[in-house]
Amino acid sequence: MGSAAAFASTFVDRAYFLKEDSRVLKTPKVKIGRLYVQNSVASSPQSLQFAETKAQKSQNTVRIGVLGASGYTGSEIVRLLANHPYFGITLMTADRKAGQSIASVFPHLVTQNLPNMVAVKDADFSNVDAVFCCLPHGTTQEIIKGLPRHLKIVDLSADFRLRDISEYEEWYGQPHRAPELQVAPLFSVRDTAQASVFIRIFIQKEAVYGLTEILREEIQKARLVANPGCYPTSIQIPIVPLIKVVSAAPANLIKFTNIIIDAKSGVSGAGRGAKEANLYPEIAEGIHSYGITRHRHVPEIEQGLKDAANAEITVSFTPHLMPMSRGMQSTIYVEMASGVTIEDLYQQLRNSYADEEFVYVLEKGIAPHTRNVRGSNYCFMNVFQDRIPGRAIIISVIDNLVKGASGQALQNLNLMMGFPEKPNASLFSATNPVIHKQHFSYPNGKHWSKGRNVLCAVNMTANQSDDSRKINLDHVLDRARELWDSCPPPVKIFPWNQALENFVQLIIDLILAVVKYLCVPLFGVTSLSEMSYCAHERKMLFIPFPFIIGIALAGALHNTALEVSPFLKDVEVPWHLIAIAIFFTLLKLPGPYYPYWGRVLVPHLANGGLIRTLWIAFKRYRKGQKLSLVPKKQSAVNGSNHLE
Ligand SMILES: NC(=O)C1=CN([C@@H]2O[C@H](COP(=O)(O)OP(=O)(O)OC[C@H]3O[C@@H](n4cnc5c(N)ncnc54)[C@H](OP(=O)(O)O)[C@@H]3O)[C@@H](O)[C@H]2O)C=CC1
Ligand SMILES: CC(=O)N[C@@H](CCC(=O)OP(=O)(O)O)C(=O)O
Repeated sequence: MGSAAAFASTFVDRAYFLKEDSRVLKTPKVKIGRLYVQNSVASSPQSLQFAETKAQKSQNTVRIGVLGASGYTGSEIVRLLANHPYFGITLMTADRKAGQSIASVFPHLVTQNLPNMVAVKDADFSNVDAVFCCLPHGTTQEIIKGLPRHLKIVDLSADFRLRDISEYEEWYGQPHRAPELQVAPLFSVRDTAQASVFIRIFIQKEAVYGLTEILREEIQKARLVANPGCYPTSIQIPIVPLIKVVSAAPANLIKFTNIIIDAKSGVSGAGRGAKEANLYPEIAEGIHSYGITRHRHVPEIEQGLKDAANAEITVSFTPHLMPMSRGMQSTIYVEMASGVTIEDLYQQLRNSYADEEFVYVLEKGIAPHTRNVRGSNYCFMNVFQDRIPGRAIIISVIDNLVKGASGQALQNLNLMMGFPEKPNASLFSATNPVIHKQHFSYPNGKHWSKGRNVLCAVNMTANQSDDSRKINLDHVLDRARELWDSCPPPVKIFPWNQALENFVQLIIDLILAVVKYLCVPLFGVTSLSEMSYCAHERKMLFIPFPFIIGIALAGALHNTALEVSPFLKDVEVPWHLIAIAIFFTLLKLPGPYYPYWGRVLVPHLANGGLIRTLWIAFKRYRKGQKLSLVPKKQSAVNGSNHLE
């Protein structure tokens, strides 16, 4: 949600993980197709915080429809768009929830000023430039087929991902009803002089597969983008650079056979619809595999890998359901090509994604955690040497609802509209994920979202390390910034700096008062005790000598200080006197522990010095008082003159 933005990204500006915005902002040429004025006026705390964003929005808004806004991916689109500088939502649809407000389904979105959701059949697309289609597969193809041609579409369902219609029928158990829109074919033409070259030919089939980092150029030109599935995203991003054909030469880093993928997903991957299998007792405190050998993401993954390698690739893929609401990890076991080392794989991944904002290859040896990408659009990955020689283990993590769905969809629509993938720092901040949301209430009954989860949520560990004892200051500061950004406005406008200054002043005044009223009696009592010792030792006559030396020494120190730094005469706090007093006090303190003659002489020398210092201070004080009275008297005189 809005508030997050500053977090993150800034604040989450940030953190160790964010790459520089400049690299992203420069991505494509900026070409604003149509610009419209958005009527809505947000009145939330977030809108105050992001006044600049909203102001920009009101001038340049592209009108967005979110089909299926009442679902998990739809509501994530709504959350992310809260911080978009150029996109404004004009239409939201739902099925069972049609007629309701988004806040009635997702209270964390209450601060967004949005239209109520309507049924798709009642939707008016004349007021829309682009849609995110967040509907179940099967339903989607019919609906997209009927949409006006002027719309740019990013479809989050699986309906337009597979190029081969018969494959769709086989894996999705139903015939495709809009084959004319299916993913455009990719023809491989063998060049006799060089190696293989790909030419993408767009005929009547028009959907473009939306794996942003891999197919950016095609996506920019597309009208309809088939957003990848969450598992295929987390799997293709790490594998493609290791197999892809670049400049007619295959990367050849891993073998195309024997690729084993063990993947795990949070339950939100299954959507918001009520299903018995997803009830809490079925999911909690255990994990289980599903879709073993038959998961419908298999053909999608193999299609993407085949396109990259220009060769058939088959994979063993087993997904698991985890007792967590969001997040996904894919652990991929591969065989390295002959002569290839783990370092080669690591460097290839690093180099391939060096300029990518949303893909991050972690430092060597650091295991990716789903909690560190929670609510964010990041894919974190790393590669490890297996114990078995020649094998490597690749681990990638994403948030299934963001990089695995809505975040990538937003990256794609930005490209399709000619905007940078990340047009401002606050977009894609890991804010306020839909699940586990928290709310604050104002006394007047108004609610507002507590705001964000953290980009690297709960990431108190140093640079992604597993060592929970190490605390990374950057992350602590980020957390503090996020906490501050999520505070309610009354907390923010409170003059904390002034309060702190007043507090410090109070403490100083207190210390001064204690020193002022206690030092003289303390000094008197200790001097008496020192004199009584001398009396007891019958050495009273020795007291004046060290005492007078102390007086002279303090005077000499005072004069020397003034000579060295004449400005000390006029300063408000006489630091040199304080230093001299501290010096004599330290001399006096160990009195009883000095050896015999030291005990007889030193405390009295210190007393002489302290007496002289106090006297100089007193004179300064009196002089200061006199000076401060002069202008008052003068002004009184002037005042009376004036009256006369
Ligand atoms: N969840 C995830 O992690 C991912 C999901 N996807 C894909 O994105 C799409 C949306 O997923 P998700 O948001 O999780 O699903 P949800 O079940 O959470 O939401 C589905 C949405 O579609 C609406 N809807 C359902 N049936 C119809 C219908 N017949 N006509 C019109 N609208 C309908 C629902 O409305 P209402 O609530 O009113 O019934 C709801 O708004 C799916 O195709 C899914 O496979 C892709 C990647 C990841
Ligand atoms: C946990 C869970 O059930 N996950 C879903 C995948 C979500 C997704 O990406 O679905 P689409 O391919 O339809 O877009 C599944 O395994 O079917």
